[in-house]
Amino acid sequence: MSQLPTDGDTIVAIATAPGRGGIGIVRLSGPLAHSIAAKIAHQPLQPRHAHYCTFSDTQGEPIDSGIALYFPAPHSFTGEDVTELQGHGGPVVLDLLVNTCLALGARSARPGEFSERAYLNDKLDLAQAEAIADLINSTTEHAARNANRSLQGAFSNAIDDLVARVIRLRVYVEAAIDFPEEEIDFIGDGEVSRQLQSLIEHLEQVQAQARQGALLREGMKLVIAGRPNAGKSSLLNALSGQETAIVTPIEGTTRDVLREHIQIDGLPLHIVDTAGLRESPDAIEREGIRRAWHEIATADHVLLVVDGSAGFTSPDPRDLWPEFHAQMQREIPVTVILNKCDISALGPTIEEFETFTTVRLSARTGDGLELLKTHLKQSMGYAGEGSFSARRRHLQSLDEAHSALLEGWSQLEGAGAGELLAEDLRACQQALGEITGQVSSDQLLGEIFSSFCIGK
Ligand SMILES: Nc1nc2c(c(=O)[nH]1)N(C=O)[C@@H](CNc1ccc(C(=O)N[C@@H](CCC(=O)O)C(=O)O)cc1)CN2
Ligand SMILES: Nc1nc2c(ncn2[C@@H]2O[C@H](COP(=O)(O)OP(=O)(O)OP(=O)(O)O)[C@@H](O)[C@H]2O)c(=O)[nH]1
Ligand SMILES: [K+]
Repeated sequence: MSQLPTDGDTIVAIATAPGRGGIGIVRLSGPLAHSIAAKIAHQPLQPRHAHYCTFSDTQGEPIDSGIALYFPAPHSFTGEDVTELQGHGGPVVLDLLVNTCLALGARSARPGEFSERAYLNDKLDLAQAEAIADLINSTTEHAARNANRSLQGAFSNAIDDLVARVIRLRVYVEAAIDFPEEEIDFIGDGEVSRQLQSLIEHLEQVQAQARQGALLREGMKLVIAGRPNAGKSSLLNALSGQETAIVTPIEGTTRDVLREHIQIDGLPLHIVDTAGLRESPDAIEREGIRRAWHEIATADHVLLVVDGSAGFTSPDPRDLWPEFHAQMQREIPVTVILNKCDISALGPTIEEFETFTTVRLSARTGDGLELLKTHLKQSMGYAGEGSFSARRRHLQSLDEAHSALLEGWSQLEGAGAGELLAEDLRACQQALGEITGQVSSDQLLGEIFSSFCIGK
């Protein structure tokens, strides 16, 4: 559902990754795509036919030999005339090809402009276009599979289905408002209420799937914090299975922030090891501690590591460090790690409290590490693969749509206010429309497509 026309330019870019490769592809889209490629290839191109030919520059000098392809509009990736020059994948050769295209009337494509055109020409909706970028950028197999499902339309179909249900309900409610003298009391008979309730449930299912998709796409930031020598670096190493961080009995070993990306059964985690929190006379260490607090404040989940062998009694992080709580601007899920259980009398255990969980383990021997991993998967709501990829932007729109329905529900239940419900349903439809781009602004499109790589 595009509202914005493209500018009519013919765009060109290298479609393959920068650097050297076996094959490199230069792609053109727009009205001159065929004539430019035909000049370079010295022959008119048959639709969807692989022509093996010599590519030459504007002087007729050979540049490369390769395959030329022509996808006439509208049956192409962008919906416009598209041609491809598939040559040898050297950066110099590909630049020569691009420069020849520019000399023949094309202009350089902006990042994401091919996908943007595909969207503007109704080849893809916005969520599908975003899924292309997510597919290219995915770092785990699960994330890639989810992105592909979104590209195939799984997420968009779920949204379109919700929109269709909202529209049906709107029609019903608005008819009831416009024809109050009708025999049947549409709103009073409970039908609207039933439909609204089922719509809310349906939306909540899509929300749960989308959250899962966003989690797999972005991963969670897990910050390891605690007093010096509690075993934070040892825990990072145990979780990552690598000797990333330096472990010594000397307090204040870790002075800077260390980062590691790991997966727990496909759940991507960005783990951050921080300097031990204490008063320090050392300026470098103090700076490390300042950075540690910054990391903690921006975490999705904090592992608060304490030396569980040292006669530790109260597991409440607020008793441990009033400053920990004082620094928190918002509620962040905290797991207290009672480390060094190998030298305490107690074996690995997990205990749930109202506001946090404790896991007793040994970072040194790895005992209890599985308990922690299972707990992290659970508390992050990770249920395996999921059904499609989603972004924070989509979650926000789904939240808005959800709030609008809840608002409408209370209007209906409270005052039987059909007019206000109708207004909330309209807001819900608007929020859902932003996901697939049925409703979109230039600014939103700019933000989305400019983050793509060039040539996509
Ligand atoms: N060489 C090459 N490989 C590529 C792409 C490309 O542009 N070029 N792609 C670029 O992202 C991806 C494939 N995506 C594509 C999506 C649609 C069409 C296309 O021609 N669609 C027409 C015809 C469909 C059909 O024949 O069934 C259409 O939608 O009308 C081509 C590629 C990955 N591989
Ligand atoms: N017995 C035992 N010792 C451990 C365990 N985990 C860490 N240690 C020891 O505790 C000491 C401190 O470990 P680190 O991992 O460097 O602790 P840290 O919290 O990162 O320390 P700082 O960098 O100083 O903040 C080292 O001597 C480790 O070998 C454990 O599970 N069991
Ligand atoms: K240490």
